[in-house]
Amino acid sequence: MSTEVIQLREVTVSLAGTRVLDQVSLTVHRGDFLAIIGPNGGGKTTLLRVVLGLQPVDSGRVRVIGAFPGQSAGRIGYVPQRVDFDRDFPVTVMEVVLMGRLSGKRLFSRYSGADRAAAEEALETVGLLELSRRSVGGLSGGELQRVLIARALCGNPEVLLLDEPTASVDPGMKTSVYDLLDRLKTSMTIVLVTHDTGAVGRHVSRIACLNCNMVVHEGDEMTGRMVGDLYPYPVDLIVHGEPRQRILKKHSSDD
Ligand SMILES: Nc1ncnc2c1ncn2[C@@H]1O[C@H](COP(=O)(O)OP(=O)(O)OP(=O)(O)O)[C@@H](O)[C@H]1O
Repeated sequence: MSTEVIQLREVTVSLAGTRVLDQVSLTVHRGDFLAIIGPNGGGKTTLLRVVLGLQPVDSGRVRVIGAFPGQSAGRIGYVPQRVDFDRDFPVTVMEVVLMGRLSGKRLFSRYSGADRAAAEEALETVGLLELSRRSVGGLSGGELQRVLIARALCGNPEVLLLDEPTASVDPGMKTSVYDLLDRLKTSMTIVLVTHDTGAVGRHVSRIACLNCNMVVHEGDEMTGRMVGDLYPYPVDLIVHGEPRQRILKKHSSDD
Protein backbone atom coordinates (compact mmCIF):
# COMPACT_ATOMS: atom_id res chain seq x y z
CA MET A 1 0.00 0.00 0.00
CA SER A 2 1.29 3.46 -0.93
CA THR A 3 2.33 5.61 2.00
CA GLU A 4 1.73 8.82 0.02
CA VAL A 5 -1.34 10.61 1.36
CA ILE A 6 -0.86 13.96 -0.38
CA GLN A 7 0.92 14.32 -3.68
CA LEU A 8 1.34 17.60 -5.56
CA ARG A 9 3.32 17.64 -8.80
CA GLU A 10 4.27 20.94 -10.41
CA VAL A 11 1.08 22.65 -9.29
CA THR A 12 0.50 26.18 -10.51
CA VAL A 13 -2.34 28.42 -9.31
CA SER A 14 -3.08 32.01 -10.32
CA LEU A 15 -5.60 34.23 -8.55
CA ALA A 16 -6.81 37.49 -10.09
CA GLY A 17 -4.03 37.28 -12.64
CA THR A 18 -1.23 36.77 -10.11
CA ARG A 19 0.69 33.53 -9.79
CA VAL A 20 0.26 32.38 -6.18
CA LEU A 21 1.71 28.85 -6.46
CA ASP A 22 4.40 28.28 -9.07
CA GLN A 23 5.25 24.68 -10.01
CA VAL A 24 4.88 23.48 -6.42
CA SER A 25 5.70 19.82 -5.76
CA LEU A 26 5.16 18.17 -2.39
CA THR A 27 4.72 14.65 -1.08
CA VAL A 28 3.29 14.00 2.37
CA HIS A 29 3.59 10.45 3.65
CA ARG A 30 1.35 8.66 6.12
CA GLY A 31 2.47 9.59 9.65
CA ASP A 32 4.30 12.77 8.61
CA PHE A 33 3.95 15.90 10.70
CA LEU A 34 4.75 18.62 8.17
CA ALA A 35 4.93 22.32 8.93
CA ILE A 36 4.47 24.83 6.11
CA ILE A 37 5.96 28.22 6.89
CA GLY A 38 6.29 31.35 4.79
CA PRO A 39 5.53 35.06 4.64
CA ASN A 40 2.04 36.58 4.44
CA GLY A 41 0.58 36.03 1.00
CA GLY A 42 3.07 33.22 0.28
CA GLY A 43 0.29 30.83 -0.79
CA LYS A 44 -0.04 28.62 2.30
CA THR A 45 -3.83 28.82 2.62
CA THR A 46 -4.18 28.46 -1.15
CA LEU A 47 -2.15 25.26 -0.99
CA LEU A 48 -4.42 23.82 1.72
CA ARG A 49 -7.45 24.80 -0.39
CA VAL A 50 -5.94 22.92 -3.33
CA VAL A 51 -5.56 19.81 -1.16
CA LEU A 52 -9.17 20.16 0.03
CA GLY A 53 -10.44 20.48 -3.54
CA LEU A 54 -11.69 24.03 -2.90
CA GLN A 55 -9.20 25.67 -5.25
CA PRO A 56 -8.83 24.46 -8.86
CA VAL A 57 -5.29 24.43 -10.25
CA ASP A 58 -4.11 25.94 -13.55
CA SER A 59 -1.79 23.03 -14.16
CA GLY A 60 -0.15 20.15 -12.33
CA ARG A 61 -1.33 16.98 -10.67
CA VAL A 62 -2.90 16.61 -7.20
CA ARG A 63 -3.82 13.36 -5.43
CA VAL A 64 -5.15 13.06 -1.89
CA ILE A 65 -5.35 9.58 -0.37
CA GLY A 66 -5.21 8.13 -3.86
CA ALA A 67 -8.11 10.23 -5.23
CA PHE A 68 -8.71 13.62 -6.76
CA PRO A 69 -8.91 16.43 -4.20
CA GLY A 70 -12.39 16.79 -2.73
CA GLN A 71 -13.14 13.09 -3.17
CA SER A 72 -11.65 12.14 0.21
CA ALA A 73 -13.70 14.67 2.17
CA GLY A 74 -14.60 12.48 5.16
CA ARG A 75 -10.98 11.39 5.58
CA ILE A 76 -9.52 14.90 5.88
CA GLY A 77 -10.01 17.13 8.91
CA TYR A 78 -9.57 20.87 8.37
CA VAL A 79 -9.07 23.63 10.90
CA PRO A 80 -9.47 26.92 9.00
CA GLN A 81 -7.50 30.06 9.77
CA ARG A 82 -10.56 32.18 10.42
CA VAL A 83 -14.16 31.36 11.12
CA ASP A 84 -16.56 34.21 10.68
CA PHE A 85 -19.74 33.63 12.57
CA ASP A 86 -22.26 35.72 14.39
CA ARG A 87 -21.30 35.52 18.05
CA ASP A 88 -24.95 36.13 18.99
CA PHE A 89 -26.13 33.11 16.99
CA PRO A 90 -27.31 30.56 19.61
CA VAL A 91 -25.18 27.53 18.83
CA THR A 92 -23.47 25.39 21.47
CA VAL A 93 -19.96 23.98 21.51
CA MET A 94 -21.41 20.47 21.05
CA GLU A 95 -23.41 21.55 17.99
CA VAL A 96 -20.33 23.08 16.36
CA VAL A 97 -18.27 19.94 17.00
CA LEU A 98 -21.05 17.72 15.64
CA MET A 99 -20.78 19.59 12.31
CA GLY A 100 -17.60 17.57 11.85
CA ARG A 101 -19.86 14.52 11.35
CA LEU A 102 -21.86 16.07 8.51
CA SER A 103 -19.66 14.75 5.69
CA GLY A 104 -21.56 12.04 3.80
CA LYS A 105 -24.82 12.65 5.69
CA ARG A 106 -28.03 13.52 3.94
CA LEU A 107 -29.37 17.01 4.54
CA PHE A 108 -31.53 17.21 7.69
CA SER A 109 -30.62 13.69 8.83
CA ARG A 110 -30.29 13.39 12.60
CA TYR A 111 -27.08 12.85 14.51
CA SER A 112 -26.74 9.31 15.83
CA GLY A 113 -25.51 8.13 19.21
CA ALA A 114 -22.20 7.30 17.52
CA ASP A 115 -21.97 10.91 16.26
CA ARG A 116 -22.51 12.24 19.78
CA ALA A 117 -19.99 9.81 21.26
CA ALA A 118 -17.42 10.91 18.64
CA ALA A 119 -18.10 14.57 19.43
CA GLU A 120 -17.66 13.95 23.17
CA GLU A 121 -14.44 12.08 22.57
CA ALA A 122 -13.12 14.91 20.36
CA LEU A 123 -14.02 17.48 23.04
CA GLU A 124 -12.32 15.35 25.67
CA THR A 125 -9.21 15.16 23.47
CA VAL A 126 -8.96 18.96 23.32
CA GLY A 127 -9.81 19.27 27.04
CA LEU A 128 -13.13 21.06 26.62
CA LEU A 129 -15.75 18.43 27.42
CA GLU A 130 -17.04 20.48 30.34
CA LEU A 131 -17.85 23.34 27.95
CA SER A 132 -20.00 21.22 25.61
CA ARG A 133 -23.27 23.02 26.51
CA ARG A 134 -21.79 26.52 26.42
CA SER A 135 -22.66 28.92 23.61
CA VAL A 136 -19.68 29.38 21.27
CA GLY A 137 -20.35 33.13 21.33
CA GLY A 138 -18.95 33.30 24.88
CA LEU A 139 -15.70 31.43 24.24
CA SER A 140 -12.23 32.94 24.32
CA GLY A 141 -10.18 32.88 21.12
CA GLY A 142 -8.08 29.96 22.40
CA GLU A 143 -11.12 27.95 23.46
CA LEU A 144 -12.77 28.54 20.09
CA GLN A 145 -9.60 27.39 18.36
CA ARG A 146 -9.69 24.11 20.30
CA VAL A 147 -13.41 23.68 19.50
CA LEU A 148 -12.51 23.97 15.79
CA ILE A 149 -9.80 21.34 16.25
CA ALA A 150 -12.40 19.11 17.97
CA ARG A 151 -14.79 19.65 15.04
CA ALA A 152 -12.05 18.49 12.66
CA LEU A 153 -11.23 15.46 14.85
CA CYS A 154 -14.87 14.47 15.24
CA GLY A 155 -14.95 12.86 11.78
CA ASN A 156 -12.00 10.60 12.72
CA PRO A 157 -9.81 11.93 9.90
CA GLU A 158 -6.69 10.23 8.61
CA VAL A 159 -5.16 13.58 7.72
CA LEU A 160 -5.46 16.79 9.73
CA LEU A 161 -4.83 20.14 7.99
CA LEU A 162 -4.48 23.14 10.30
CA ASP A 163 -4.18 26.74 9.11
CA GLU A 164 -2.43 28.81 11.78
CA PRO A 165 -4.20 27.24 14.79
CA THR A 166 -2.07 29.24 17.24
CA ALA A 167 -2.52 32.64 15.59
CA SER A 168 -4.82 34.11 18.23
CA VAL A 169 -3.79 32.31 21.40
CA ASP A 170 -1.55 33.22 24.33
CA PRO A 171 1.78 31.42 24.96
CA GLY A 172 0.23 28.97 27.48
CA MET A 173 -2.57 28.00 25.10
CA LYS A 174 -0.04 27.75 22.27
CA THR A 175 1.89 25.18 24.27
CA SER A 176 -1.30 23.23 24.91
CA VAL A 177 -2.16 23.22 21.17
CA TYR A 178 1.34 21.88 20.38
CA ASP A 179 1.04 19.28 23.18
CA LEU A 180 -2.26 18.19 21.63
CA LEU A 181 -0.68 17.91 18.15
CA ASP A 182 2.19 15.89 19.64
CA ARG A 183 -0.38 13.39 20.94
CA LEU A 184 -2.35 13.34 17.67
CA LYS A 185 0.72 12.82 15.48
CA THR A 186 1.01 9.22 16.70
CA SER A 187 -2.33 8.37 15.06
CA MET A 188 -2.68 10.68 12.05
CA THR A 189 -0.85 12.63 9.36
CA ILE A 190 -0.67 16.34 10.16
CA VAL A 191 -0.02 19.35 7.92
CA LEU A 192 0.33 22.55 9.90
CA VAL A 193 0.51 26.05 8.41
CA THR A 194 2.12 28.36 10.92
CA HIS A 195 4.13 31.52 11.51
CA ASP A 196 5.63 29.98 14.68
CA THR A 197 9.09 29.60 13.16
CA GLY A 198 10.61 29.16 16.61
CA ALA A 199 8.18 26.56 17.92
CA VAL A 200 7.68 24.16 15.04
CA GLY A 201 11.15 22.63 14.97
CA ARG A 202 10.67 20.66 18.15
CA HIS A 203 7.33 19.16 17.12
CA VAL A 204 7.31 18.40 13.39
CA SER A 205 9.13 15.84 11.26
CA ARG A 206 9.59 18.05 8.18
CA ILE A 207 9.41 21.74 7.29
CA ALA A 208 8.34 23.16 3.92
CA CYS A 209 9.09 26.79 3.10
CA LEU A 210 6.53 28.35 0.75
CA ASN A 211 6.70 31.70 -0.93
CA CYS A 212 5.01 31.01 -4.27
CA ASN A 213 7.77 28.41 -4.80
CA MET A 214 8.28 25.59 -2.31
CA VAL A 215 11.42 24.21 -0.72
CA VAL A 216 10.99 21.13 1.47
CA HIS A 217 13.56 20.43 4.19
CA GLU A 218 13.89 16.76 5.11
CA GLY A 219 14.36 17.21 8.83
CA ASP A 220 12.91 19.07 11.75
CA GLU A 221 15.80 21.51 12.21
CA MET A 222 14.92 25.14 11.62
CA THR A 223 18.04 27.13 10.80
CA GLY A 224 18.70 30.83 10.58
CA ARG A 225 19.61 30.41 6.92
CA MET A 226 16.28 28.72 6.08
CA VAL A 227 14.33 31.52 7.67
CA GLY A 228 16.60 34.20 6.19
CA ASP A 229 16.08 32.82 2.68
CA LEU A 230 12.31 32.77 3.11
CA TYR A 231 11.40 36.09 4.69
CA PRO A 232 12.29 39.44 3.11
CA TYR A 233 13.18 40.93 6.54
CA PRO A 234 15.25 39.87 9.58
CA VAL A 235 13.57 37.17 11.73
CA ASP A 236 14.72 36.09 15.20
CA LEU A 237 14.45 32.39 15.96
CA ILE A 238 13.13 31.92 19.49
CA VAL A 239 12.50 28.30 20.34
CA HIS A 240 9.92 27.80 23.08
CA GLY A 241 11.38 26.44 26.29
CA GLU A 242 14.99 27.41 25.50
CA PRO A 243 16.72 30.62 26.57
CA ARG A 244 16.83 33.14 23.71
CA GLN A 245 20.60 33.62 23.88
CA ARG A 246 21.26 29.89 23.47
CA ILE A 247 19.04 29.70 20.39
CA LEU A 248 20.55 32.73 18.72
CA LYS A 249 24.05 31.38 19.37
CA LYS A 250 23.13 27.94 18.04
CA HIS A 251 21.58 29.33 14.86
CA SER A 252 24.23 31.93 14.17
CA SER A 253 26.77 29.06 14.23
CA ASP A 254 24.68 27.32 11.52
CA ASP A 255 25.28 30.16 9.11
N1 LIG B 1 -9.86 34.83 -3.88
C1 LIG B 1 -8.74 35.50 -4.17
N2 LIG B 1 -8.68 36.37 -5.20
C2 LIG B 1 -7.54 37.04 -5.48
N3 LIG B 1 -6.40 36.89 -4.81
C3 LIG B 1 -6.41 36.05 -3.76
C4 LIG B 1 -7.57 35.31 -3.39
N4 LIG B 1 -7.26 34.53 -2.31
C5 LIG B 1 -5.98 34.79 -2.03
N5 LIG B 1 -5.46 35.69 -2.88
C6 LIG B 1 -4.09 36.20 -2.90
O1 LIG B 1 -3.22 35.10 -3.07
C7 LIG B 1 -2.02 35.28 -2.31
C8 LIG B 1 -1.81 34.07 -1.42
O2 LIG B 1 -2.83 34.05 -0.41
P1 LIG B 1 -2.82 32.98 0.74
O3 LIG B 1 -4.01 33.27 1.60
O4 LIG B 1 -2.72 31.64 0.14
O5 LIG B 1 -1.47 33.31 1.49
P2 LIG B 1 -0.95 32.83 2.91
O6 LIG B 1 0.46 32.36 2.72
O7 LIG B 1 -1.89 31.86 3.52
O8 LIG B 1 -0.96 34.20 3.71
P3 LIG B 1 -1.10 34.54 5.30
O9 LIG B 1 0.17 34.07 5.95
O10 LIG B 1 -1.23 36.03 5.30
O11 LIG B 1 -2.33 33.84 5.80
C9 LIG B 1 -2.20 36.58 -1.55
O12 LIG B 1 -1.51 37.58 -2.24
C10 LIG B 1 -3.70 36.85 -1.59
O13 LIG B 1 -3.99 38.22 -1.58
